[in-house]
Amino acid sequence: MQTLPIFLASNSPRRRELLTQIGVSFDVVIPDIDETPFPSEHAADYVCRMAKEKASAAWQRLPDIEKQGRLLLAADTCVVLDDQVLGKPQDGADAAQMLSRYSGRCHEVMTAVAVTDGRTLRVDNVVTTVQFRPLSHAEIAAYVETGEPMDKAGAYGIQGLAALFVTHLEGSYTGVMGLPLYETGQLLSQFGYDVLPRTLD
Ligand SMILES: Cc1cn([C@H]2C[C@H](O)[C@@H](COP(=O)(O)OP(=O)(O)OP(=O)(O)O)O2)c(=O)[nH]c1=O
Repeated sequence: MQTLPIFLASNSPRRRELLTQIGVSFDVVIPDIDETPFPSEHAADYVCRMAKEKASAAWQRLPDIEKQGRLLLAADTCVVLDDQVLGKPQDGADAAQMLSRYSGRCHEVMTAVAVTDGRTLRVDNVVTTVQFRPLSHAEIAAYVETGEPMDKAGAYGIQGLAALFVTHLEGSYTGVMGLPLYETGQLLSQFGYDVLPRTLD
């Protein structure tokens, strides 16, 4: 029996590519939520709340007839540095400022994934530590000039040119890209959606 496509509540091309990588078919539904953090909200609470709100808002937009037997997945990514949440840069200067703060040190990338079937909503937050080598002003300026940082949380793309900056990573590479695939597979499985068939040995 063919499993129905899931709904992906995301505008992110990376999340679409990553879901495609594991062979999960999906229909896109775009949620509209307020992404402002609460005053002094902890980063982990923030990304989990964002993923859950994206999932709930997108689920509410769907007509009842289309929800039958379907799952919906949403995610949210942020960078955490010195207890501060860094989202997408506002402009090139903001991107350069964020990148200069990563130079020669570690930061964390958090991606929360939420899955719902309309009755239950489960969320998993995947935290990855990323070490950058020291970056010169000229390199940062040249990287910002490429435009790569602009639509990405934390102002870089590990799957792009920023691969040249990362000396070490502990956690989930796909989580840094915006959708941790191992944990996504586990969450889907908890709802009875097995990406690969599981038979008893
Ligand atoms: C750190 C990092 C982030 N990113 C991207 C992934 C996400 O698209 C984005 C995180 O921002 P989000 O606000 O989590 O997601 P989004 O606005 O792009 O998409 P949507 O809310 O519709 O799902 O940053 C990378 O592509 N590579 C990286 O190395």
